[in-house]
Amino acid sequence: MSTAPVIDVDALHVTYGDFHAVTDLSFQVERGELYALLGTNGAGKTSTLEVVEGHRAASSGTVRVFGESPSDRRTVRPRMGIMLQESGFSPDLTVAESIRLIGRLTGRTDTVDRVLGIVDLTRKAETRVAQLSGGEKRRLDFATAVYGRPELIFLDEPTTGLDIQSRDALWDAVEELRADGSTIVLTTHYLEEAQQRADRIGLMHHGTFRHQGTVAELTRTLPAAIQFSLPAGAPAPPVSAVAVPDGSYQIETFDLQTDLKQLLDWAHDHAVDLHGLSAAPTRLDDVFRAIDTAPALS
Ligand SMILES: Nc1ncnc2c1ncn2[C@@H]1O[C@H](COP(=O)(O)OP(=O)(O)OP(=O)(O)O)[C@@H](O)[C@H]1O
Repeated sequence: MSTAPVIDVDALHVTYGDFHAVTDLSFQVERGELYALLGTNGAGKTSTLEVVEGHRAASSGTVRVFGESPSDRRTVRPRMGIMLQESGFSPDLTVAESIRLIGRLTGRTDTVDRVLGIVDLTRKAETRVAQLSGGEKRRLDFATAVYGRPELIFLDEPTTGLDIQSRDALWDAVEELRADGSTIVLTTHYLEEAQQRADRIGLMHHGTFRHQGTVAELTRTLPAAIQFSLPAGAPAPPVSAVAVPDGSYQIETFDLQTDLKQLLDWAHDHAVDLHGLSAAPTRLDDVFRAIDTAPALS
């Protein structure tokens, strides 16, 4: 089996007139990976994905999908499932007709019943798209990613507007596609989903990557936090603790386990009750909030 990356982006630039939306972006997505392309609003994610999906030409740089140019739609398109934010199904078609249409447009084969079952719209098969709820429409959008078990699947904000049951069902279906060997590219503003699901994350800001790697690699760039309050009359806390305006204390640490143990030992030795003690690992949100201070990756 080939070990070539499914997606290979090298020195991609996307410009709109004088405006540089994407600047010298390079990344690869390996077969079977779930890669999350995340970033601030206007970071250039959509512009990047439009090129990778074959909807837009690169201003410069090289993009290969399955080793081919994504503009070679006859070769590449049948192997890709793309769930856009708005699939634009005709409101007059029924759900079953819309799903059949996906087969005709992509050239993949599948059965409408199987896809209806996965997206949980079997009971709505004969309902017109115009009459679907927002969440049901989103599940129909997901059918475009599922139909014919594509090798490469793009999920653009897949769970927006979905209730928790539908979200879980969508992620279960994604896990099944991954078990079949599909490669997934995810964009989302729900960072906890990316944190939970992604093998690797590319974090964009102003057209460049500021971080790329596993969740552990990204969160390792920032300290974790220990917080607690002290009862009146308690001795001064360990030196590394900083008083914050609400009267509690905070310890920022790159070695949570050691510093937490030190704090608990100190509290035990001084017979001090630590009130409201919490120890929070660094989250993707923290990395995001600090994005302005992260230099562009070369
Ligand atoms: N057709 C266009 N003409 C001019 N500027 C554009 C065009 N499309 C996008 N842009 C600009 O390029 C930048 C990147 O946009 P893009 O849609 O790629 O960002 P994004 O990361 O997907 O953002 P969001 O998270 O807000 O959807 C933005 O500043 C946007 O205003």
